[in-house]
Amino acid sequence: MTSKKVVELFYDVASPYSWLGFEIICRYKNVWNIDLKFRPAFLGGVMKGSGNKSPAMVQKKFLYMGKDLSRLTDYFDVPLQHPADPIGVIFKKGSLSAMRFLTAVQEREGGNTKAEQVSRELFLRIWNEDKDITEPGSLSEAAVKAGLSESEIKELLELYTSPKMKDKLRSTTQDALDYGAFGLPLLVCHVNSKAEVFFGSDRFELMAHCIGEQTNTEQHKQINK
Ligand SMILES: N[C@@H](CCC(=O)N[C@@H](CS)C(=O)NCC(=O)O)C(=O)O
Repeated sequence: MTSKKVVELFYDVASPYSWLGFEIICRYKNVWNIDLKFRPAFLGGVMKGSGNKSPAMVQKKFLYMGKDLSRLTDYFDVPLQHPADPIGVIFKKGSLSAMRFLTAVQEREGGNTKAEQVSRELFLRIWNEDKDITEPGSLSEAAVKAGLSESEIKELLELYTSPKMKDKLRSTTQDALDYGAFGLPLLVCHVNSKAEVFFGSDRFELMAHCIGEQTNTEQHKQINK
């Protein structure tokens, strides 16, 4: 049996393309021979550290993104809807607390299952329900929906603002930057001791080719249903 190839997904719930990348790789993880590692990172830190700026700050890109995302939503069957005030949601409210919370979920669990569920609930809140993801009450609601117990949530609410979680998120974001990130999502495939880095949710064909797998969007989009 061939050993599983490690694939890291760096993502931030404030990034709609991260949601697409997240859902697509979650579908493929069920059919590809990969060991998927979630790496919750902070997009603001990636932008700052790489000297880039969000495409939402360039008017033409922002307009194009709106159309592009609507088409992708339909194609990939991910229920993305634009919040009423995207700029306020992305830049004013931001995702720092949510990403620290996810860091804590992953740290506490030492695995992926709960991180996947809580990430999905946070993506849904921001990109489908137009709900807050900054307040402790909002994080707690997402965790309840993800199936976490009352005692787990209580522990997480104590943990996520700790210096340890702040440092962990900072170091994950630095890992993304060290791989050359200038935006998210970032997928890193480890093949023959080499890291192959892909930016965006639109590089799955190339990624599959690189790790010796195949893509089939129509078939695989049914997998998580
Ligand atoms: N073409 C990529 C675009 C991804 C993208 O625009 N991501 C945003 C965050 S939502 C970003 O970090 N952009 C940086 C840049 O475009 O320079 C895709 O389809 O996923």
